[in-house]
This record gives sequence, structure tokens and C-alpha cells, in this order.
Amino acid sequence: MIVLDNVTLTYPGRTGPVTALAGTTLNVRKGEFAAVVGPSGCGKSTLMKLVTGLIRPTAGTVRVDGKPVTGPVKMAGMAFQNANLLPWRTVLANVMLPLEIVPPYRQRFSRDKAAFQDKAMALLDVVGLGAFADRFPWEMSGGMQQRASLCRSLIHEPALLMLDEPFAALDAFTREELWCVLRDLWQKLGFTVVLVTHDLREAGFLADTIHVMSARPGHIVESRTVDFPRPRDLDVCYTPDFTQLVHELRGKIAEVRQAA
Ligand SMILES: Nc1ncnc2c1ncn2[C@@H]1O[C@H](COP(=O)(O)OP(=O)(O)OP(=O)(O)O)[C@@H](O)[C@H]1O
Repeated sequence: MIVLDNVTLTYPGRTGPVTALAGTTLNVRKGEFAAVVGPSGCGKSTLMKLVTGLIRPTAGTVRVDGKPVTGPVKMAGMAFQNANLLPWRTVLANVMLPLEIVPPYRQRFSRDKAAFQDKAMALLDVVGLGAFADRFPWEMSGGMQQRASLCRSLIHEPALLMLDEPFAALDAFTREELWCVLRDLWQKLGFTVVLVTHDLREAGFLADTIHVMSARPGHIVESRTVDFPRPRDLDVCYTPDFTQLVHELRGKIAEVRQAA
């Protein structure tokens, strides 16, 4: 689904060129849940921008679904640390926003509005927000806003979901709740995920594969398969194997930070 081959990305920078990624190679299979972890500033967000076509590589190639990425990738949904819901729209209207913008939904929006509303309500029900569709974002907690943001990123049925630290601003309990929401959505809808996170437990609980990046200029130094059986529940996070995994990932990141 995603193939980065020997990618380098250099930003012009205000005080001179900044090479964010150098020789980055990554493969993510269709339907896979991939996590990307690494030290601060190693180029994780840059990687996301390359895959979604917001920026072009300085060298190397980026392919999504077999095609070279030459502009914004329409098949991708995105969610970020900040839910970024529009404050003047209700939750339902926020979730429906991509259908007003993304073709082919855009052309059918007026005609099929009732069906689209049903679709948005069904998604809100899955994440436990069915009763809050008429609320405004400012009437809801950060966790509820992030649930709505996930629905908005999935309403146009993207084959690929790109998540840049979506739960980083939430408290530990809410974060774990949201892990389960994301797990259930992924299992139900079958999209491919790339999750950038600083939280190694989050990566271990959710991902099939965890890619560890080096310090800047970033590249993938290790790709680990996570083979805890699915469906997983939060109890897996309290097993010795899970602790061992987190410990080893932490050691690897400390090592690449020191090498920088
Ligand atoms: N537009 C830009 N111009 C110049 N340098 C940039 C630009 N965007 C990012 N950088 C630099 O490129 C490097 C990688 O940035 P990026 O945001 O991809 O890292 P990150 O791993 O997502 O960081 P963090 O973990 O702190 O969120 C950083 O050193 C950053 O300062």
C-alpha cells in the first residue's frame, strides 16, 4: 500500500537547508496497522506529509497503492493531535464536512444528504457519540472531540488513515479508551493505518509493525513485528512480553538519540 524507497527530504529552511529524512525506506502492506516511533524531530511528521502528498521528496520515490505520489492523496484520511473541529458546526456537521469537499461525494452531497447523515450517525454510534451529534465541539471533552475527529477522517471511507499523535493531548485513561475505539474501527472497516506516536505502549497495543526512526536526518533503523494475538484487549499491556517489547523499543530510541 505504501512504499518509500530511499527517500531524502531537504527543507530550504530560513537559515539554510535542513535535511529531515535521508535514505528512508518503508513498506506498509494493505490493511496493516503500522506505527512509527522515534526521537523528537526525527522526521515523523515529514514522513506523513510525504505519504499524503503534501510535500514531494528531494530524492527517492513515494508510492501509495502502486502509484507514485505527485499531489495530495485523495484516498487518505488524516487526524492530528489537535482535533481541529470547526466550533460553529455541530458534531454531525463536522463529521460530514469531508463529504462536502471530497469527490465523488461532493457532487452528490445535496441529493444524498439524508443518506450521508445516516452514514455519519452510524459512525458516531460506533465511537459512542450517537447521543452527542447535535452538540458543538466546545460542549464536549477532549476525548469526545478526538472521537469525532476520527469519524470525520473516516467518513469518506479512505483506504488509508494517517494519524499524527492523535491521542497525545489526552489523559491516560481517555487515551486507552481511544486506543480501543481505533482498534474497533480498524477491525470493522479494514483500512491501512500509519500512526505516528511518542507512546510506545500505544504502538505496542495497536500496531502489527512498529518502525523505529533514527535521529535527524531520519530513516527507519528497525521494523518490529508485533505478534500479540488479536483481538487484543488492554490486559495485553500488563503482560511480561509487552513490558519487554516496550523496554526494548525504549532502549533502541535511547541508542539512536545518543548516536545523533
Ligand atoms: N518547513 C520546514 N522548514 C525547515 N525545517 C523544517 C520544516 N519542517 C520541519 N523541519 C525540520 O525537520 C525536522 C523534522 O521535522 P518533523 O516535524 O518531521 O519531526 P517530528 O519527528 O515529527 O518531530 P516531533 O517528534 O517533535 O513532533 C526537524 O528538525 C524540523 O525542525
